[in-house]
Amino acid sequence: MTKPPSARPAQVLAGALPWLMKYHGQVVVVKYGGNAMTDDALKVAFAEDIAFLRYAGFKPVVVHGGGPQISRMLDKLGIESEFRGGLRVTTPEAMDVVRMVLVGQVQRELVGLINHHGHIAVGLSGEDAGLFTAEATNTVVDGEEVDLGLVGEVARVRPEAVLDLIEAGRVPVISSVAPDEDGVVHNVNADTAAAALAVALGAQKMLVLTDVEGLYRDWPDSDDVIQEIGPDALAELMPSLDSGMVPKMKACHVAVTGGVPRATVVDGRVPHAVLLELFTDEGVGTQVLPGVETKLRKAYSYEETEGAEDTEQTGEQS
Ligand SMILES: Nc1ncnc2c1ncn2[C@@H]1O[C@H](COP(=O)(O)OP(=O)(O)O)[C@@H](O)[C@H]1O
Ligand SMILES: CC(=O)N[C@@H](CCC(=O)OP(=O)(O)O)C(=O)O
Repeated sequence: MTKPPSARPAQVLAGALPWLMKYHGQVVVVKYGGNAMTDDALKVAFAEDIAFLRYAGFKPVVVHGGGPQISRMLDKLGIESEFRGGLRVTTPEAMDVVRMVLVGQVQRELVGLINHHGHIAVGLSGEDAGLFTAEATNTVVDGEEVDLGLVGEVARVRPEAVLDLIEAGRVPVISSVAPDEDGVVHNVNADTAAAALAVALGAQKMLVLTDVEGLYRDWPDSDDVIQEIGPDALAELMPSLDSGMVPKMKACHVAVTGGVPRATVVDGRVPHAVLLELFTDEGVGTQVLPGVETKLRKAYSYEETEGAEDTEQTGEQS
């Protein structure tokens, strides 16, 4: 006698129905941070997730980072670089490398990986069809203004090229370099670019993949992760934040106050983090959304959860 087929795959698919209904036809902006790209298997799983979303009827748009990859190339070339307030001080020499690594390496690799699933991905940068116009920006660290060189904020988004691709059923994969009004190319933080684009596209959700579980309350001194936070509470917390979390949480704030219903920072070290976040309510990451009290949880212990059985879903929508 052979065993009857397991109902489990069908149960998993059926459990995804509320989220399929919620996001079908909606734009979801996924920011893939360079720190979550360290492992080849993770990148392959990320590409599968994005293709899955597209075939499930979502309209995924990828904005990618590549901070560690840029740093490695600058090191190799003997060009010094430092971060201030979470942003790279960018000389003209460093800018050439930023552009080469983001557009020429990281974007190309992601496009290739997604296109294993049906030639759906198209790479763009802020320079294409006027997508982003940058405006030079500085930052304030310990009360002092720091000159960041060729670093830009997004002053204007022309989303038409991205909308054309989405309408044609393609998945735009976007690098965050952008010219200013005079055509001088600037280095825009990828979180910043993702938020500007999510607002301009009227996205239903912005997902930010990084290499931590989310926003820790007292980084790095406690294992309290903020599970949910409203934009006002986040704005209060902002001055206490450190390094890469500064642009990331600022981006979530910009997205949510700009009309994106939810912005979520998730742990990109978890395989299939995108599907896990969008199709379950496992409570991964930090969700920024209006009208909620700040909610904390303890960080996960990956040693304990490794190999653990699937957990039940409770049906609350993400
Ligand atoms: N409060 C905080 N909670 C979590 N991470 C923090 C916090 N403050 C600073 N960090 C740092 O921010 C990093 C994530 O930002 P970043 O390095 O720019 O990642 P990415 O490449 O994914 O954009 C974390 O790895 C951590 O070192
Ligand atoms: C101005 C600035 O800091 N730009 C970033 C752009 C890449 C990026 O944002 O990459 P992650 O998402 O991996 O951090 C940089 O030069 O590293």
